[in-house]
Amino acid sequence: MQYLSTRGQTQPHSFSEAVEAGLAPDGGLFLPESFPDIRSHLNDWQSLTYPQLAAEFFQLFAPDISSEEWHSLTAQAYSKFDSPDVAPLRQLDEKTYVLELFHGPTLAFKDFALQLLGLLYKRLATQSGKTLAVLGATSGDTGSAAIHGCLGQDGINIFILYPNGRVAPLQERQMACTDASNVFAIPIPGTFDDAQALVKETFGDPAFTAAHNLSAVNSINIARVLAQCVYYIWATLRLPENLRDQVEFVVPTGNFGNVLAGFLAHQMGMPAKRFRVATNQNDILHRFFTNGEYRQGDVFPSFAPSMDIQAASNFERFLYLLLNKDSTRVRELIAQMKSGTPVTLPEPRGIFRASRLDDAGIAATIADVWQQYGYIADPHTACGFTDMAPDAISIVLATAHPAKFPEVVQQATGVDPTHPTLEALKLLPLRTHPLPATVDSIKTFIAEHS
Ligand SMILES: N[C@@H](CCOP(=O)(O)O)C(=O)O
Repeated sequence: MQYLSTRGQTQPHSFSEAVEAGLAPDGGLFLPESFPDIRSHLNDWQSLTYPQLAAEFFQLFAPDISSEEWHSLTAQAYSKFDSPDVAPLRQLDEKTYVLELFHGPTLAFKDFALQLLGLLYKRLATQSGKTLAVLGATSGDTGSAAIHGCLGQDGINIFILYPNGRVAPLQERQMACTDASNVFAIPIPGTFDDAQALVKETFGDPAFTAAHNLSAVNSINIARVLAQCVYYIWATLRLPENLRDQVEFVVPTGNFGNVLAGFLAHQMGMPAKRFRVATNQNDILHRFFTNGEYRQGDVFPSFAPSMDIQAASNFERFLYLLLNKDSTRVRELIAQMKSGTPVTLPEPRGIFRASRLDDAGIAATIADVWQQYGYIADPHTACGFTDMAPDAISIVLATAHPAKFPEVVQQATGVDPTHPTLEALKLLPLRTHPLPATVDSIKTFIAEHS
């Protein structure tokens, strides 16, 4: 299995090479050259535990790592989750389910990929004897999950950029209160999109990337997206066979990585009826899947800060597949988007639809879900509980624990959501490394701390 760049100007990479690089040298994103058909595996996979399923799945994509090693990696990666199911599927009523993805160490769905990616980085550092500089941008959840995947690991330094004042206070504490000497939480002025652009620009310097063994930890990294495919398959296998093709997966989305993972699983043969892209008021993806126009605007802070994004990285992978792997056309369209010119595509919808909630809608929906089901949704998950499909079974992905966003949840439900790991954080000192939003200052900082 080889991995190709969406921009078509990078040599094919093996799985381990693609993971190490993160972003392809031509600025594109890696995708497997073809997708395996998983339909013949589904029966056998039904009785597996979550870590076993993840190991079997990854073997299809990374034969350069042995089956035994995959089982050991996934057993370790999911050992810190506080639910025996790892990703419990809860039924709220006849047609509505919640897939809880917040039982990992940082209480967000990002742990599914980043606990595993941290171990893959450790393996890489051990085998190569190199020290890796892991670089990422976050609007809140990726940063803490990435940091907790790499915390205290020899051979890894991790640098996370985030928009100053625009992540939730507890998200910032998760990043900046670890006291680990290999962790650098870096607030910058601007938005998440600015932080993500700085990350990509840093990777644009091949000499620097090579000198510091830089790897991208965002869902730019193909290992992230593949790890997220697994929980869609897991959820599907929890349902009776006759219902599986009736499912609309409802996915709160900012950077398009989560819903893309579901789409890829479907491309591999996982049954599903549809995917709903659930956005907050930063609704570029909602507009795209409604009228076909991809037009970037300003980012406005919302109650769901992890989704405060207007330049969704993984959209490039989707474009590549939508355009039948025409990487020349992908390069043209990405350049057009970067220049601020809107892009219009015919019939983008296919198996997708979209919904949108502004802050008032998020607060009202948290209150409704609480009243209707006695269930507390965090503000990101709440974006999914609108516009429910009359013709489908909905599986809403619960992407974060409500205790990460106590103010809005408390106001909407009257319940103060807490979690012991977050309570402990409130007492610790913050250690951040503020930098100007320039690529030179980021590079200098990495060079000094690698
Ligand atoms: N929502 C994210 C933004 C980065 O997304 P990623 O999946 O590409 O890492 C966050 O919480 O940081």
